Amino acid sequence: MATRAARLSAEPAAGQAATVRGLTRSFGDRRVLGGVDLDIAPGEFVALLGRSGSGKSTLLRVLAGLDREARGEIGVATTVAVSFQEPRLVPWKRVLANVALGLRGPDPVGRARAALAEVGLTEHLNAWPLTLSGGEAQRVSLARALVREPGLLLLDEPFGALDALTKISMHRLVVDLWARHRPGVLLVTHDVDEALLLADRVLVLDGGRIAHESAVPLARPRHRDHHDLVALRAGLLRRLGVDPEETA
Ligand SMILES: Nc1ncnc2c1ncn2[C@@H]1O[C@H](COP(=O)(O)OP(=O)(O)OP(=O)(O)O)[C@@H](O)[C@H]1O
Repeated sequence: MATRAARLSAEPAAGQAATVRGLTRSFGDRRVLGGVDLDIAPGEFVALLGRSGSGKSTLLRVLAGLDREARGEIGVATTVAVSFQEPRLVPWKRVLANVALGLRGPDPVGRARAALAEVGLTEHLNAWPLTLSGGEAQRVSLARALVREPGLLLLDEPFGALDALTKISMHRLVVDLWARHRPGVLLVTHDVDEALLLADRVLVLDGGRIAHESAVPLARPRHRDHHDLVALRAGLLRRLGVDPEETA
């Protein structure tokens, strides 16, 4: 296949939420992605693990259209939404205005209000972003992404900065929102348990490629001590170069 500049087409191959073929990305002499192939089916929840510096955020940024320097073939759903570890809210706009910002179509404010109700923030519509807790700000960020009804939702370590209890409630919320809206999801995370609790499929990025994938064919909500998850966790940790005994 001829290599050509990455192109974000309106329609991914064969009705997928995302299709990537032979994606490469270098920074100077350093090749970070060396031929990534990836499909995300409509409504599929995919998690992406990999050691620090393996290129996870780089891949996500390419899919988000934020990095146009990659090479290879890329197709993504017509509407792509992104949520990052830092919620990236506009500080001089109130919560409701942040979610309605740039929204096209009828009644943007009404839709923004409904999205904020879905993430449980009705009482904070008029709050300033800087007055929110980390978990609340992250929920605003999720509302802002989902109100666009994306075919592909990209999540880059969205819960990485949250405390353990907030993280658990965010996991529940994300599963609920995903079940209701059913976007295709790519979740970049360092957290093997998070990947196993949320995703249909867990990928490991290593050496610039998808080096491993595990399907997680379990109904949600999932419990981390489920024996199937224990076995999958050990396999993924080994793939990441970690001894599962040391993390038990
Ligand atoms: N704009 C850039 N210029 C130069 N190097 C970059 C740039 N962006 C990323 N890199 C390098 O590419 C490599 C992969 O970075 P990336 O952020 O994608 O990794 P990651 O797997 O998301 O890491 P982490 O898990 O630590 O967030 C790193 O070595 C990083 O320094």
